Amino acid sequence: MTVGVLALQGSFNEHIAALRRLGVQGIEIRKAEQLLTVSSLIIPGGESTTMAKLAEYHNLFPALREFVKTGKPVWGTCAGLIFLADRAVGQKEGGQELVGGLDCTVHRNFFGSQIQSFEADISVPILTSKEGGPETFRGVFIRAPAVLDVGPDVEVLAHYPVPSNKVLYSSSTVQIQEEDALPETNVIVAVKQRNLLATAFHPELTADTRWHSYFMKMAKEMEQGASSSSSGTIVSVGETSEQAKPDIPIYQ
Ligand SMILES: NC(=O)CC[C@H](N)C(=O)O
Repeated sequence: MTVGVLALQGSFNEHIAALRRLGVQGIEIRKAEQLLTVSSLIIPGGESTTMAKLAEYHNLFPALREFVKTGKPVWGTCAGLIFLADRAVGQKEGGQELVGGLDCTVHRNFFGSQIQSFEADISVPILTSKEGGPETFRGVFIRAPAVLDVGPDVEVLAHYPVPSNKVLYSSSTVQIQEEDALPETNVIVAVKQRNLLATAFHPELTADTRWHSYFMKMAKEMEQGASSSSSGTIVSVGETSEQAKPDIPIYQ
């Protein structure tokens, strides 16, 4: 089983490094025909407008939509979540093309601008039940989007509690207001719908590989379900010296 990582812009190297730590080979995808060589795909974080422009320039949208439609596993992180959403608000003037497939509305910069980026431990019961480990996951939110609403087939995997007087979103803006009172609103930050997984944060920037492992299991289950005679195998890169060296800055 080889995993494609859309490599137009953003944190594709970090995803490939995280996969490598699991012994899985990640392949950089820049052209439509390369999608034919992989059985699952990660769309990384970055800047979704730029990424969309590059995808458009390389005529990748039809192939990406086809990939999603044929039921192959796709995981979008941050800008990748925006790519996968059926509906997005808070876009730049003129909007941007989306791959779609995930029945949800996403707010592109829900948590505010770049300087309002933050890290927080988020509760991840479903991830923990599948992958073990701590009850929480260190969410790295970089000018992060959030999911505003989901359709009936979408499973919510994680929330982030925000004081409800702090974030007021309309269809196009987020206003951060002076905080003085609770209660909290649970904002959706991780979802799954059949073959699609999406997180508003960046697991590839942490040392915790549970989301990558979760995605690999999801891909394996789907592959086994799709074809009982599947010959797909995880390509292990083994204990190479390349694997041994620390390859990215890790935020823990
Ligand atoms: N870290 C990220 O991927 C940020 C995504 C950003 N909000 C965008 O619109 O593209």
